[in-house]
Amino acid sequence: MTNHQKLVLASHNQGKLKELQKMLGDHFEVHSVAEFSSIEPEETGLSFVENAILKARHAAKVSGLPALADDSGLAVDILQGAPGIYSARYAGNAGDQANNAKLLNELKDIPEQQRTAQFICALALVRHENDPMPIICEGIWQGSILFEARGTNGFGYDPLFWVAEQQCSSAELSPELKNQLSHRAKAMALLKQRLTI
Ligand SMILES: O=c1nc[nH]c2c1ncn2[C@H]1C[C@H](O)[C@@H](COP(=O)(O)OP(=O)(O)OP(=O)(O)O)O1
Ligand SMILES: [Mg+2]
Repeated sequence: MTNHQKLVLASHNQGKLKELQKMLGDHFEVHSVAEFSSIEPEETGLSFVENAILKARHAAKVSGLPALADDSGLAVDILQGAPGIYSARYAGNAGDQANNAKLLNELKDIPEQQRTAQFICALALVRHENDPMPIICEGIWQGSILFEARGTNGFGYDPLFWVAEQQCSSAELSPELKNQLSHRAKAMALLKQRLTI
């Protein structure tokens, strides 16, 4: 048993859930929204923040608990920020492999120096479904897009994301190191400051 406050994570992405759970486990009794509902709200927002808020509200509604959502994605400079908020749906709903293949194809003629990109994460915490003042924290992680996949850790676009400081892809980082460097880690550090935990 724990006396920790309950918090529901408003995500159906196992990779994200693992990372968020690791970052929050000491401070909250963490539940996944999947324990309460398998329905995923449509991500109709035009920004990461809007989508994070709508996912958080939905999770708070179905669980009756405070909810934290993460809306995140990859913004590639030469593609004017695409795939951006559409990162999960870049190749339709065909999954990470198809998304990565599409991205590599879009960038096939783009030289190394012009392949800069950012991972972006918006976290939204609502105390209840109709919370008029969600807590919002964002994080950005600079990198560039490789010419082929490297590494097997992580999820999503990790095998294509080159982390210059570490001279490896994000999928070659240990989970512990990714959790210190990533867009999600930066947003979470701000959230912890806000919550003074
Ligand atoms: O650290 C990351 N490492 C690799 N890829 C990542 C990362 N962070 C976000 N991404 C990619 C995955 C997905 O293509 C999109 C998130 O889309 P996003 O809608 O926020 O999440 P999702 O639909 O997978 O799960 P859910 O909405 O239930 O939280 O960006
Ligand atoms: Mg999503």
